[in-house]
Amino acid sequence: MTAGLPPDAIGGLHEKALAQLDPAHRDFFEGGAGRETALAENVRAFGRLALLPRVLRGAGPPDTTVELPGARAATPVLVAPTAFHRLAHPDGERATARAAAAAGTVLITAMAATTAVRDVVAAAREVRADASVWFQLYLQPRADVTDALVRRAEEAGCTALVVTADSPVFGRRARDDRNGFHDLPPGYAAENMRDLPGAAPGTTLDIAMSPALSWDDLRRLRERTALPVLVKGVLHPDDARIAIGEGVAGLIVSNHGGRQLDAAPATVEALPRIAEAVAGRVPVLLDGGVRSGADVVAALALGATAVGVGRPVLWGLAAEGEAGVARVLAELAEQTAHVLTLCGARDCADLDRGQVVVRGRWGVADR
Ligand SMILES: Cc1cc2nc3c(=O)[nH]c(=O)nc-3n(C[C@H](O)[C@H](O)[C@H](O)COP(=O)(O)O)c2cc1C
Ligand SMILES: CCCCC(=O)C(=O)O
Repeated sequence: MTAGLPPDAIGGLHEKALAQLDPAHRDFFEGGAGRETALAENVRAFGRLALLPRVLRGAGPPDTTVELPGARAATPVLVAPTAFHRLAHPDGERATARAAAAAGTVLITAMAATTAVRDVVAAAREVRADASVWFQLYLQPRADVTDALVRRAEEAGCTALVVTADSPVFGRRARDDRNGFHDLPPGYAAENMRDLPGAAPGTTLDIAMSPALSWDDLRRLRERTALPVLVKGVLHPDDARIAIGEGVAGLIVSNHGGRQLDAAPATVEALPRIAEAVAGRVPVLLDGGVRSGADVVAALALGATAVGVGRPVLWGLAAEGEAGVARVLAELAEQTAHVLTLCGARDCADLDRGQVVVRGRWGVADR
């Protein structure tokens, strides 16, 4: 069930979450597209990496803060946007927001959240007045719908927008097909989608995905908001270059947790080429398969400024609500600081690509 996970705090919460969740919701949270190859590879690819520590550098305890567009985070571990938190726990996104704020990190709240963005930001700001919440957006084919969503995110106090670009169409997920899980159950709604242009008062619009969207739509968005815009779901270095030309504030290397293109590579394998293409011009973030501090540090060494975690947060939420999310974030933050110390790093940027090696392929044969 939890094969491959060590018996640590996060592993324990995973097990507890699996036991507690309704089976169809568990499959929605856990599952991926197609044969779930990308889903498994995200985790396995980290397992293939080893870290080469530097010694006697007099680094002292590491400073783990990171500067990001519209945010300063106490740890390089952010909460990736995931849909439908109220299916994991009745407190839903409010609980996640409170835990992320308490951890001093960024919550990227999903357009498909079961709590409206203004309530998510308010929950975070109750805990910490300067909490940073970013809004994840699927550009809508109707520009007036996109505009209304952006105004909501701005008015709520979000400090950046994250445009998910890896979903020209919804991924095909066998588990959801088997369970007939294609909609929220009665009593739950994608609250951000309520009362938008084209929807009858009080009703919610479906989130549309469209393969007709292009960089023109992204440019249009940028012209209509002062918020920094990050693009999520970039895997090709040429797209990273285009995105920078379009003035994005950051990139998120992601394969949507293996839920979209199953043939996509593991994100940590895509990262070095993206980092090379970006060459430090904007922050590069990564999500997919991050399960430990060593994974975080490997991603940082390969060029990421920070990482996002999706499923581990949902495990914490499903198992223990706000306290569970707090435990997951604290565990990852502590592990990250510990591994940075063991690697002799002063801070999250004090690492280089040469400190990451591929197990079994490094050593005598390579010298
Ligand atoms: C249940 C679930 C729902 C998700 N919903 C969204 C979403 O609404 N928007 C989005 O951009 N990404 C979504 N993602 C993808 C995550 O943002 C992130 O890319 C992925 O979960 C990272 O991989 P990890 O779960 O291995 O940490 C979702 C992922 C999961 C597992
Ligand atoms: C329209 C809901 C989007 C959820 C999502 O992105 C996912 O399940 O991966």
